[in-house]
Parts: sequence; C-alpha cells; structure tokens
Amino acid sequence: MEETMVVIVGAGPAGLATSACLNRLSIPNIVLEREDCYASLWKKRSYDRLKLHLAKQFCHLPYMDFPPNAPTYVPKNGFIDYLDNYVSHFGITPRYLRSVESVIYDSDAEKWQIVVKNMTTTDNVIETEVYTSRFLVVASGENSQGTIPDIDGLDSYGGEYIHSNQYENGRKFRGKDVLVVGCGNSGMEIAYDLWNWGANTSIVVRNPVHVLTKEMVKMAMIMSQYLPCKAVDKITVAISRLKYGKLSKYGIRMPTKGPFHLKETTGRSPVIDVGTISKIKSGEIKVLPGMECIKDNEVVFTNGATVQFDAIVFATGYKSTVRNWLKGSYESFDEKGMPKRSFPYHWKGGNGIYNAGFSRRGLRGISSDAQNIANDIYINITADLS
Ligand SMILES: Cc1cc2nc3c(=O)[nH]c(=O)nc-3n(C[C@H](O)[C@H](O)[C@H](O)COP(=O)(O)OP(=O)(O)OC[C@H]3O[C@@H](n4cnc5c(N)ncnc54)[C@H](O)[C@@H]3O)c2cc1C
Ligand SMILES: NC(=O)C1=CN([C@@H]2O[C@H](COP(=O)(O)OP(=O)(O)OC[C@H]3O[C@@H](n4cnc5c(N)ncnc54)[C@H](OP(=O)(O)O)[C@@H]3O)[C@@H](O)[C@H]2O)C=CC1
Ligand SMILES: O=C(O)C(=O)Cc1c[nH]c2ccccc12
Repeated sequence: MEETMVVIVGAGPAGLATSACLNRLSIPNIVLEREDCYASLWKKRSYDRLKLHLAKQFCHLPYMDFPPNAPTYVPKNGFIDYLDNYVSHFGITPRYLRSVESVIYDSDAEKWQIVVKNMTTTDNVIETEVYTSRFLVVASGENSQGTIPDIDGLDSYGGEYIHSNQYENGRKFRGKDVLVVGCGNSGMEIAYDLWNWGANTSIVVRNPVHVLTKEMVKMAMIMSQYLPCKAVDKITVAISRLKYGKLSKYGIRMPTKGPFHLKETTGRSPVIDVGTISKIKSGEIKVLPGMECIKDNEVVFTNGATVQFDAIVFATGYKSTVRNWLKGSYESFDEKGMPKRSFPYHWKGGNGIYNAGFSRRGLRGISSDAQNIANDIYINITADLS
C-alpha cells in the first residue's frame, strides 16, 4: 500500500499536463499508465501521416509553448518531441505497465483506494498494488478504446478488418479494394492515405458532416474571440460552400446546425480536409452510404448495392473506459464514462475526484482542465493547513 496526495490515471497529454501543474505547486502526485510509455495514443495508436489539425498556438500544454521554429501544424513526431521536452522539463515520472483495475472512495478514511495491476510487456500480471490518495484525477481519455460497430456478418468476413487506431499506413493495401467506415477526421484522412498508397478506396458516409480546411478552422478560432458562435458558423459555412460547392451531389450532406455550434454542444469535430474531397470529386475515392450487413467478402449497403472488399478499416470512433474501473458514481461520470456535469463545470466531481481531457475540446481543453484541477487541489490543501 502506498499513500500520496494525488493519483493521476493515465499518462496521455491530460495526465502529463496535470502532473506538470501539480509539480509546479510542489504537490506530490503519482501518474499511473497501463502502457509502457507516455502519450501511448500518439506513439502507438495513430497513423504515420498524422499532424495536429489545429495551429500550434491552440495545442500546447500549460506553461510551455512549442518552439518558435515548429511548423504551424505540428506533425505527430514533432508533438512527441514536444512532450519529451515537457516531461523532462517538469520532472514527470509516470509509473508504467500499471493498469488501474478498480477505484473506490473510502468515506471513513476520506481517501481514494486505487487497485492496480502491475503487468509485464506481455500482459502477465507481476503483482497487484494498492495506492491511496486524497485526490484522484481521471485522465484515461475520451479515446481509451476504439469501437467497431456490431454489423451482421462481420464475424464471418473473409477479409482483414482493423480499427483506425491500428492503421499505420497503406503500404500493405496497395492494389487492394479497401473500405473505410466512418467519415470523421480519422476516416477521411485514412481514406486519402490509402488512395495515396494505391488502394482502390471507398468510404462510408452515412450522416451529414461539415468539411472545412485547417485555415478556415484557424480563422474561425480567431474570429470566435470577437464574434458569437452563430456569426462564426455563418461566415465559416459560407466560405466552405465557396471552396467546395455543393458536396451533396458526391454523397456528403451538410448538417443544418453550424460546425462550431455542433463542436460546442456535441463535441463532434468538423472534418478538416487534407485532400480527400478533391479525390472524392474526381471519383478516385468512392462514397458509399451506411452498411446493412456483410455476406462473405461482400458488404451490403443501405441503397441495396453489394460490393466486395479485401479489407475494411473501421474509423468509427472511440469510447471512454472509466466505468470499467471507477466503481461508484461520485456525481462525476455517467454510464458512458463521460463527465455528468457539463462544460465548463465538467472537470470537478465530489470527494476530491477530478477529470482532465473529457471536455471534447482537444488539447486546448486539456490545458485548461489541468490548470483548473491543480489550482483547486492547491486551494483545498492550503485551506486545510490554515
Ligand atoms: C488520431 C487523433 C488525433 C488527434 N489530434 C488532435 C489534435 O490535433 N488537436 C487536438 O487538440 N486534439 C486532438 N485529438 C484529441 C485529443 O487531444 C487527443 O486524443 C489527446 O491525446 C487526448 O489526451 P488524453 O491524455 O486525454 O488521452 P489519451 O491520449 O488517450 O491518454 C490517456 C492515457 O490513459 C491510459 N489509460 C487508459 N485507461 C487506463 C487505466 N485503466 N489504467 C492506466 N492507464 C490507463 C492510456 O493508455 C493512455 O496512455 C486527437 C485524437 C485522436 C484520436
Ligand atoms: N489530425 C487531427 O487533429 C485528428 C484529430 N482526430 C480527432 O480524434 C477524435 C476521434 O476521431 P475519429 O476517430 O474520426 O472518430 P469520430 O467519432 O470523430 O468519427 C467516427 C465516425 O464514424 C462514423 N460511424 C460510427 N459508426 C458507424 C457505422 N456503424 N457506420 C458508418 N459510420 C459510422 C460516424 O458517423 P455518424 O455521424 O454517422 O455516427 C463518424 O463519422 C475526434 O475528435 C477527431 O477530430 C482524429 C484524427 C486526426
Ligand atoms: O481534434 C479534435 O477533434 C479536437 O477536439 C480539437 C478541436 C478543438 N476545437 C476544434 C474545433 C474544430 C476542429 C477541431 C477542434
């Protein structure tokens, strides 16, 4: 049993940022990470051509900017280098191969009890450890586990299928017929990558989606400092229309609500086009409607079409796994493992539990969560002392 002031679950950008903010205030904390490295999403579960979609001024963590010579849109490896510097500068020392299995609040002791499996890299359990802490920070991520829809016939599909978090590049798909399911940022970019690698690529677009460029998003983020969301949406949609024309004739419908209104209210990001749309317009990437079922190697679509594919990439999103191990409710997480309180009050629950990285606002949201949490813990500790 080991006791500390704060336990942080997860060493992604949110856990690292929170640990840095606590270290600056000399508040003892332990970061527990199930993988053998920090930022595992960036190091192990993202595709090669990934770059930050938002300009660097919207993606840094607290108290450290990107270097002045960093490009505006930092590539994945540049972001990992930035995190390497961040971790060493703030003296963050996560404990790796620690999978948090259950957490309960001991109301008599007024402490959190965290049960952790210490694993080997081959997933064997070395020992069970127990930590206790006054404060608990959940930083296990909105993207903790990739989700694949339950599609009739997928079990007996003869081709290869993977989740987008297993996709690195399209090398092995050259010359193959590949279906990408899902038209979020992952699906749209992976479809483009597959096309670049010479795959015969199709993408499922079943619902309306906004398509913007990264420059439009940057401009909108600047405008949103001065204009209400409604006005920013109106201008952005008009510019997008001007650039792309009516995409509905290519199977991509535009939602009736604006892109930033949707981001604010549902967390759903607009798609930031990296070149996919021109390939869709030229017919080099085909758009297909929703999937009905799979029969052998053929996918049946809602419009009745039946097409054979050698491989399927499910870019169908992620889920939080908090409810697998956080046993009570503590007024903080719903059954989907997302905060019950809505933004901007989402980051704090009862009995000293907090969450960082669950505001659906990317790295910018993470940075503000980490600072809010560390300051709140500091206030609590100093109030106890006085
Ligand atoms: C492909 C992709 C690209 C993105 N690009 C951007 C971008 O450009 N700009 C932007 O602002 N946002 C971006 N986001 C959104 C978001 O900023 C990132 O997902 C970011 O990594 C979230 O950080 P996090 O620390 O909250 O979660 P994660 O990075 O997912 O880190 C959580 C960590 O917790 C660990 N963990 C989970 N469960 C347990 C457990 N039970 N015990 C111990 N450890 C556990 C995980 O192993 C993981 O290392 C992107 C998301 C994805 C999926
Ligand atoms: N460079 C960057 O900055 C990048 C950022 N990201 C971010 O990471 C996060 C996760 O993105 P992503 O992985 O794209 O996940 P998302 O949750 O954003 O997108 C999932 C997509 O899958 C679709 N989908 C889900 N189930 C089905 C189904 N059964 N049939 C057809 N379509 C389905 C959804 O469509 P529907 O609306 O119909 O449900 C949606 O288009 C987002 O915040 C994203 O912006 C991702 C990649 C790159
Ligand atoms: O990559 C994401 O999905 C993010 O959450 C980053 C982000 C925060 N605000 C935005 C507005 C438009 C597009 C992406 C984001």
